[in-house]
Amino acid sequence: MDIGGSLAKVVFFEPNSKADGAEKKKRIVTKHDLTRNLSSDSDNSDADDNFEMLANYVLSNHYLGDNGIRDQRLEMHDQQFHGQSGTLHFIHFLTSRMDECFEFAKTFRLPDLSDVVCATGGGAYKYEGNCKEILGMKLRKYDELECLIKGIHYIYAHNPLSECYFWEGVTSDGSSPNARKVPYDFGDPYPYIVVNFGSGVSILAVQSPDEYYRVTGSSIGGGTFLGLCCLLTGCETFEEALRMAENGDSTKVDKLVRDIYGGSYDKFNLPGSTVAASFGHMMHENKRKQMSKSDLARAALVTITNNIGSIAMMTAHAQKIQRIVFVGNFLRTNDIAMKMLAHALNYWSQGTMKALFLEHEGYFGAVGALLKLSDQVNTEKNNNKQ
Ligand SMILES: Nc1ncnc2c1ncn2[C@@H]1O[C@H](COP(=O)(O)OP(=O)(O)OP(=O)(O)O)[C@@H](O)[C@H]1O
Ligand SMILES: CC(C)(CO)[C@@H](O)C(=O)NCCC(=O)O
Repeated sequence: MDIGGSLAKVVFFEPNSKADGAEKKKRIVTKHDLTRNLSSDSDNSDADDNFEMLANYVLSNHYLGDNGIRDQRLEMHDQQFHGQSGTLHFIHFLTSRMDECFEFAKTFRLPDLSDVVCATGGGAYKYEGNCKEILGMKLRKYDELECLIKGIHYIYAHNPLSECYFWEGVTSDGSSPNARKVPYDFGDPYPYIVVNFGSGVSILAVQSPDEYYRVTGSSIGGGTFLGLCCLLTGCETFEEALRMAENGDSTKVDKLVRDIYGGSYDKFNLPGSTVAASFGHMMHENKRKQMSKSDLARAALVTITNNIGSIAMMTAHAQKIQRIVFVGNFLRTNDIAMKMLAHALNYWSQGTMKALFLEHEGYFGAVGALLKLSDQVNTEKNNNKQ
């Protein structure tokens, strides 16, 4: 697991031996089946049967509970762990619902199957006590940025043809209906900058698989976008905020260079369409009357995306690194932000830089935690042999 400030991500490995068997007698398990089964004989049921039922529930549904999602499109087949071939599954849910997750695990008697849970992210520290108290399980903690880098390298190596991409044909405002995703060969990536666009933002320079450092960060990230949208528009979810932003016009909210110059500021290469002051129009009563909630959501998206794009570029210049990879769930289903980053990097670098993206955008930390666990199990096995 990777328990972040907004979202908890779970990656799990389903061995084929189980998958094949399950295929033959595959049973669709609904939430209703699950609740009924548990309420009938949870105390007497066998822990393995419980787990089987839980696994079938997870694998036969896309939406889990009322806020979990299994990202089926990201599933990776034919992966090898401990001499077994199988499938990697990717799930996320709101961190604010971690308490329900513990209750769920308790109800399903997960502690009967294992006495250790492995986690990364800030929540691995924050929830360590709950894990012990509620489940009686030990929480094994791994560093989030180490897991992030490990996860990126593993996923790229196992999905080299379609993991990494850039956007072609983008325009400055992020609408770009004709833009398309183009695969990028990230096989020889070093050095590169990775921008982890989560609730907050961490920016790392990666020199080799084991050599990386956190150069800087920003508290203005995905959490800021969602927080501001909730305040300004009354929306409740990320999906709602994005939908509003898609229908909004940020130029009703932001003051552009052309609003100040009447055109572009040529001497210093600032086109008229560049934002001069984010939310700058909102100082005027008449402009406040003309804008909508969707315009505010779009302006929040543009402000936060451009700010991180600019910090990422400055970091890349300072580190003398050309490649920048953007990951994190802020980019999830967020084509506008990706296209804006693509345009900004291309424009401000005079075409020398590309914004790169990875398909498994927010799951690398959780993948890294699984790999750390796997390494540890292998080491323990080897030590036992000696
Ligand atoms: N369903 C969702 N609910 C809430 N936020 C979402 C959702 N989908 C995408 N997001 C966006 O993704 C961000 C979280 O990204 P991510 O999961 O990479 O970070 P995190 O691990 O929660 O944060 P941090 O690393 O700072 O602790 C949110 O702040 C929000 O902008
Ligand atoms: C605190 C973390 C590392 C938690 O993932 C992340 O939210 C972050 O990098 N925030 C930005 C902190 C900063 O200002 O550097």
